[in-house]
Amino acid sequence: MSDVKKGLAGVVADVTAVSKVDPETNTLLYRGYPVQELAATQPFESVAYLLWHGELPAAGQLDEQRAAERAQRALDPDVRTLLDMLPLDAHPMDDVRTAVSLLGARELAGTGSVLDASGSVEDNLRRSLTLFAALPAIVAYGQRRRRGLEPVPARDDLDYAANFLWMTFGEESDPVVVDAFNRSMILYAEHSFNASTFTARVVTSTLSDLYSAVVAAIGALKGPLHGGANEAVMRVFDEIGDASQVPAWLDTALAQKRKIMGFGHRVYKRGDSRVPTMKTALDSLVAHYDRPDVLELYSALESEFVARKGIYPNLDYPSGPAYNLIGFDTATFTPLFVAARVTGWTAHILEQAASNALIRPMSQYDGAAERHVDGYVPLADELAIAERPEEAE
Ligand SMILES: CC(=O)SCCNC(=O)CCNC(=O)[C@H](O)C(C)(C)COP(=O)(O)OP(=O)(O)OC[C@H]1O[C@@H](n2cnc3c(N)ncnc32)[C@H](O)[C@@H]1OP(=O)(O)O
Ligand SMILES: O=C([O-])CC(=O)C(=O)O
Repeated sequence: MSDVKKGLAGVVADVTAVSKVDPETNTLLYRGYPVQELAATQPFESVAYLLWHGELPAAGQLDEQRAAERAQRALDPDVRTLLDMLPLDAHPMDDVRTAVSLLGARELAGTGSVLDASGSVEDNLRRSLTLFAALPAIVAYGQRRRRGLEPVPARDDLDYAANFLWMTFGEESDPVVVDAFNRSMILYAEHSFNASTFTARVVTSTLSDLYSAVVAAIGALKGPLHGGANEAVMRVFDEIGDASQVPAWLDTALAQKRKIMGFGHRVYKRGDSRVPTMKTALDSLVAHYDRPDVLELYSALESEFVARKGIYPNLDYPSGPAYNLIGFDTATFTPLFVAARVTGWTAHILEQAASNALIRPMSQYDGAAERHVDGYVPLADELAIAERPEEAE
């Protein structure tokens, strides 16, 4: 009898104190706090602190972290040079992955042996903050570069979310927009053992370094079954066009056995705990930009798909159109997810390193039965024999 758990579905791989996803009560707690409360009351910086340190920051602690973050916000000139070498039609997730790799190679230069790669808790907290601070400039420049624009210098008088929007658009955003964006960053920050976080933990479990773990996690997040779904949702919206087209579009998509992006979840089967909060943020953006058509399409696809399949939206469903309304290019959506999730990834990297066991599951073999090389003829010889049949006799 096979006890294979395809996709590790239902497997409890370790304990974690970072977050609790409970599909029964439809709740998500970060270090014990409901994510909805955090999204309604906190700047993203405080949530990052909470994820790393286990507690919300006292005033002095937040000031200290803010100062360190603001000091590292500027687009690094080496990173800019590297990004400028990438093709304009490279995917922005590849920009982000490449930039993080450069930051890691530079910071870890001189560590020498692989035995010194993993670093101390202090090293890794410092590296986590560096990535948290550096990513907005990288993501913002990615979008600007593709639009033929110069980078916008960071502002150190703005909170994380407001500065991120400033660096992307070169103008101060309305408080409604900043608030919706801040909420999205908090909702995206952490979600237990999702595929990208687990990837980061696997890399960390080999005693590799934090940057390598984050680069690997970015690769895992890019896929449309995971973080890439926020981009994919927008492409679906563009494909459908408007609410009246939903039934016909869905008929065709389901007949073709397409996965409908932004719906379904490995853990939540009756709806994603984060969707109502992000939907409220989307509603505020729809009102701000006066785009009721977006909501009509959103609601039409949701109600039609839920009625037909009983599969509910996940966080990427409201986030995609929300980022579109704010003005982000569709391919920039998943890099925004990276900027948020780097907090959760690094909290898990710290946790994994503090209580490590090499992650190495078993597999059940179903390949060829044992055989031996004595009858093997290399392909080139086979071709030569086929061309000279008389010699084959
Ligand atoms: C932030 C995040 O990463 S959230 C996830 C973002 N990803 C997406 O939105 C992509 C679309 N969704 C999906 O592909 C899936 O729902 C996943 C990958 C997220 C979860 O998948 P799993 O837990 O492995 O469920 P699984 O794929 O086995 O689905 C169970 C059944 O529902 C169907 N199903 C699940 N999601 C969808 C969907 N979005 N569209 C159509 N059918 C779906 C599957 O085809 C499967 O049907 P079957 O039993 O007839 O084969
Ligand atoms: O938990 C998951 O599998 C995917 C997800 O929603 C996330 O990473 O935010």
